[in-house]
Amino acid sequence: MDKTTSLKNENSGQKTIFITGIGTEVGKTVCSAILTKYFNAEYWKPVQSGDLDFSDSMKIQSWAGKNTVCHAETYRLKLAASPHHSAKEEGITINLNNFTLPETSAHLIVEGAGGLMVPLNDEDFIIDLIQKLNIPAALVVKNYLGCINHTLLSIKALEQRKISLKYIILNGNFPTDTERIILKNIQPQTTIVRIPHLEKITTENIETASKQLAIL
Ligand SMILES: Nc1ncnc2c1ncn2[C@@H]1O[C@H](COP(=O)(O)OP(=O)(O)OP(=O)(O)O)[C@@H](O)[C@H]1O
Ligand SMILES: C[C@H](N)[C@H](N)CCCCCC(=O)O
Ligand SMILES: [Mg+2]
Repeated sequence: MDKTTSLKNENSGQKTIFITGIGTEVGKTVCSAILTKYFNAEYWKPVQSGDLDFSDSMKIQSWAGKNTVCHAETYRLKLAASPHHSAKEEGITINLNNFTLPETSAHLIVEGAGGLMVPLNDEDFIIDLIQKLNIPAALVVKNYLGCINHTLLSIKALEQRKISLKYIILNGNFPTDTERIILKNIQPQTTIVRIPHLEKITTENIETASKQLAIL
């Protein structure tokens, strides 16, 4: 049986989900926009490194709707690089204790930077931030040669930390055998979410994709 299920069939309580990925540029922001729209959620990017004039929060407001509540980033760093490096360039050290989940009764989509082992400083990684926030994760996977290895390592890392993998998000199209081997390695409680490749990232296409999620 296809393990894909409608997200709305899940419990209807408040959801807070950390969107991570198997690396940088895999579509975390595109998928976050679709999920933000789908859940009518608020959005938070704890660390923005680079692109401050078109940040991920700004993309979410442009794609999911300008009324989408985006909570202020804890760190806004100029250099488009790994956060530990971007912070060092500005003479600061990212401190895990400075991150607190925004208070809200709405659903909340939290987007990381890059993948799980992206360093925030010399000791802490994105995976430590997820553990500190104590929220379930969604893993965005994009197809490229090497994605199987990156995906299975990410799943193992989450399992090792006992972080719940709530969603595996297959972003775009996958060869059958790539998809099969990835899905063979997830736990039954992980819901599969398929996001189509969009011709163009526009508000309309994001909205259409969010509507299609309900009929998965
Ligand atoms: N489903 C999709 N359809 C079409 N283009 C996509 C899709 N997902 C991602 N892209 C494109 O891939 C690129 C990277 O996407 P995105 O910015 O969402 O990645 P990211 O994982 O959030 O990156 P970062 O680590 O910088 O936050 C963008 O140019 C985006 O438009
Ligand atoms: C700058 C970029 N867009 C991301 N926000 C940060 C990606 C860090 C990747 C670090 C790494 O895995 O080597
Ligand atoms: Mg992003």
